[in-house]
Amino acid sequence: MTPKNVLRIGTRASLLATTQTETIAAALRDAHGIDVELVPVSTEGDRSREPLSVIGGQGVFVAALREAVAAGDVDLAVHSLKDLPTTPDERLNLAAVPTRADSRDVLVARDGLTLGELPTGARVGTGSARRAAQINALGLGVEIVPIRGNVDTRLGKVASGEVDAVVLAMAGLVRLGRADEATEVLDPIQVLPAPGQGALACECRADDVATARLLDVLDDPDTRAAVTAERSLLASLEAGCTAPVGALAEIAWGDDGDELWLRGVVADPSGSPSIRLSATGSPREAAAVGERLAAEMLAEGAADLMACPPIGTAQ
Ligand SMILES: NCc1[nH]cc(CCC(=O)O)c1CC(=O)O
Repeated sequence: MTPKNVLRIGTRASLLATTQTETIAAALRDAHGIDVELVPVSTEGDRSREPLSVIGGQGVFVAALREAVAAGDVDLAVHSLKDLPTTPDERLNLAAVPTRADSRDVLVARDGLTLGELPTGARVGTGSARRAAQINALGLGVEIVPIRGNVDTRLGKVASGEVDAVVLAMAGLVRLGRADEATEVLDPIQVLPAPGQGALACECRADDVATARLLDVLDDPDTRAAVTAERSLLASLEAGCTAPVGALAEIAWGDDGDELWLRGVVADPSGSPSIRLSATGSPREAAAVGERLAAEMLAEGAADLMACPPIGTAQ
């Protein structure tokens, strides 16, 4: 295959998307001394203000980008990994999963407040059933208010007083240079992030070996193992239950080499106790660890937890 003159990267047009895509573009220029150009692709998720559950769920953010890669309009796309559906797309190759940013959720509240300091009845904005259910499970008496929009819009609702706080991904704030606005980092012991949160995904066409080779230097094996376990847990749970899922895998050094520790939660928006379990295994068998944990969670009753009300399906 002939080397490309200019590598074209498809990106959503939002500030968060272009910022993270520009990071990948810079890394590719540095690593290979090639020209890289960003190509904005508009997605239904960006255009519509409807709840995500109405327009087709979280996948609406990536569908148009994936089509642009498959059609050859761009060479690759950079996605937030947590927005990628678990169903494989045979036309595409997840050629690089770069080193993950902070995977945790954060609270951004008025007056520097933490969750525990919010008064009873405080309005906490989130469009994510996973975040809503886990915060409700803490029994703080706060009111979850469904909101959506990009990070800037959501932060603006705190500044304007429309809500007392919002819950966001730390990684998004870091990428936008606004991490100092977080008033509390939520411990995964209380709020597990979305599977894949904080990680990026670089996808090229399955038959485009040249681009896959360029992307190879960006791949981080520990991040890939972690998100493989989280997404395998999610995929197995999705087959058996409809309640929102949180997951976090971490790689640590154990006595026998490195070990993958996967935590998962299936939260019930209707208020039943959530199911929270963990499993460990080799990072080389990350997918199997996720499948095993899913089977245990389903056996504990995850399948009986209720689907989320139409608050949305944002992760
Ligand atoms: N839900 C939308 C979304 N998709 C990716 C991120 C940024 C964090 C990441 O890359 O995981 C966000 C914002 C958020 O959840 O606050």
